[in-house]
Amino acid sequence: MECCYSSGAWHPFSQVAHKQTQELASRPSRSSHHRSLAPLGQVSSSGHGKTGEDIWTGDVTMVRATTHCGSFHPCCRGGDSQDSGRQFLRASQKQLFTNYFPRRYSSSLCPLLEDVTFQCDTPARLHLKKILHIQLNTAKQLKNTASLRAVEIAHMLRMIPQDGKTAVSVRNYVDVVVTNILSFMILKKRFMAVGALHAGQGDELAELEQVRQFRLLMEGIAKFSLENDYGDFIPIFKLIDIQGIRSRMWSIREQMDAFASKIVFEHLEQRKSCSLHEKDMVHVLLDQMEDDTLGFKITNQMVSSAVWNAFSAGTDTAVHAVEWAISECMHNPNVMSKAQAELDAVVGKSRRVEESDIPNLKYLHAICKEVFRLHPASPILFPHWNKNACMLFGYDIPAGTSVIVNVGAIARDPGIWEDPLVFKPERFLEGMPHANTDVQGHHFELLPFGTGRRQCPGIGLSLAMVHILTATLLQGFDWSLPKDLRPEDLNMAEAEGILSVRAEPLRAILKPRLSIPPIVN
Ligand code: HEM
Repeated sequence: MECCYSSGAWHPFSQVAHKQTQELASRPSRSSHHRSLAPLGQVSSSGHGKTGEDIWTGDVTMVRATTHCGSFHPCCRGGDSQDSGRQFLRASQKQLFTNYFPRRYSSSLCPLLEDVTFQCDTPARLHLKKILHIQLNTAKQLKNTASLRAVEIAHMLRMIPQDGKTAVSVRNYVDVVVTNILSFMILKKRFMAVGALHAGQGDELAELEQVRQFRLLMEGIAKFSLENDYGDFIPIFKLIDIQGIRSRMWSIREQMDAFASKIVFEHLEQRKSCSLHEKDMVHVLLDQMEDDTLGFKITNQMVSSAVWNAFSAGTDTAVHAVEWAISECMHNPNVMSKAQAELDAVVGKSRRVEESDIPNLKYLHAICKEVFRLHPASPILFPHWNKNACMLFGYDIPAGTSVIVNVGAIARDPGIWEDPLVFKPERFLEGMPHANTDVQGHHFELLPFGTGRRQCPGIGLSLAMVHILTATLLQGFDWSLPKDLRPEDLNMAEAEGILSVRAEPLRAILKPRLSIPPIVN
């Protein structure tokens, strides 16, 4: 698939979405007729997947009945039958979310997700989310863990080849940093050993094995979530599981349970001997299980699911944001030069950038915002359900409707953003129309972390990681492409799937640009 925005594939979609939103807004109220709502048209010109109970505005989709047939159809799976490109990918994601997440993840695959992610309106689950926030996200916690991030980044700088010849897959190195930061905050242990990418020997092996298992599980989930289960549409196939999808689901779920339970078990053992300041997030959660004053019970299963959620939601998202940021800078050399000039002016070349410098790096902030705008980790948010009936654009929305918000479309809406498909960090600088727009959920035109009570609880930690990693990599190295490729030749296409991931991992050649010696030990 071509680059989603340089090819302009997104553009028509965005316009259609905008037009449909306006059309919807201008329609008369049909309060008592929500069951006979005429569909407003699909994003794809094929028209597959329509139901009479859909409202598809491009920005927000509401699905009352999950009876889509479209996900059977290749062109709705991101295929290339008529109009390949972003429209179909997004159409397929819509199908995926409407058909699969509500059914597969919440019912058959994943009580883990059900516990925390999909039913977080019960007091116990809201409490869990609060603990996740307190443990990972508060200003105090972020300050206390700045040195942890600095240590992990130093490990990365020591390991990363910077001989000016070797093509480096940046994603792998950033992955080690992010996974270790998270695992240390959650489990007080580094998940990936130093040298994991090269060595994998001796006592490093056990940790590597655990992380390998985790990756395999994540890959398994991603793969099977794109498959079509005939049983979702033809009841008889639900009984016989002809494709073996459900048996694979159960196997994945057992492995997820085993993965998380092992961690909980290890912590139950350690807890007997660990002091207050040694406690990690799992210890805190286990303590809460014994707290009778909460008014609700936190179960073993909920602790496991909190661990699984934090790992699965927190690792890839931040890694891909950094990879996109570096890729965009390489693709747009003027952005790279401006970012490095700012780093040189604010930090200089005789020391490495630190987290205390980040508030002074306005252009770096603008780059990261622009990355979150053009490449939000999850372009279509997880489905939300409205608890109470409400009215939107004059339509009655019954309680229990799945609401799917397309933050990807909103962030490329030409009615809101000038040149929406162009990577232009300047739009967020002082004096520009979006100077005050942030990514924290206050401005609905830019919602890469969602908003409201379901907003990402890892937002503070993510921003801290993405900012310092991007700044360190831009300040520390001159970047070039292998085989003398020109910046404009860099493939900026996205892979298919529910996350916004580069289709080809970025491979680049790094040459030190600071006047201090590289970290060797
Ligand atoms: C660049 C990094 C990240 C991005 C772009 C991101 C984005 C998101 C988004 C869009 C949602 C869904 C919000 C909604 O449906 O309204 C979400 C949910 C979530 N995120 Fe993140 N996230 C990131 C990193 C993290 C980290 C580091 C953690 C924690 C360790 C985390 C934990 C979670 C959890 C647990 C949820 C589910 C919350 C719920 O259902 O109530 N995320 N994230």
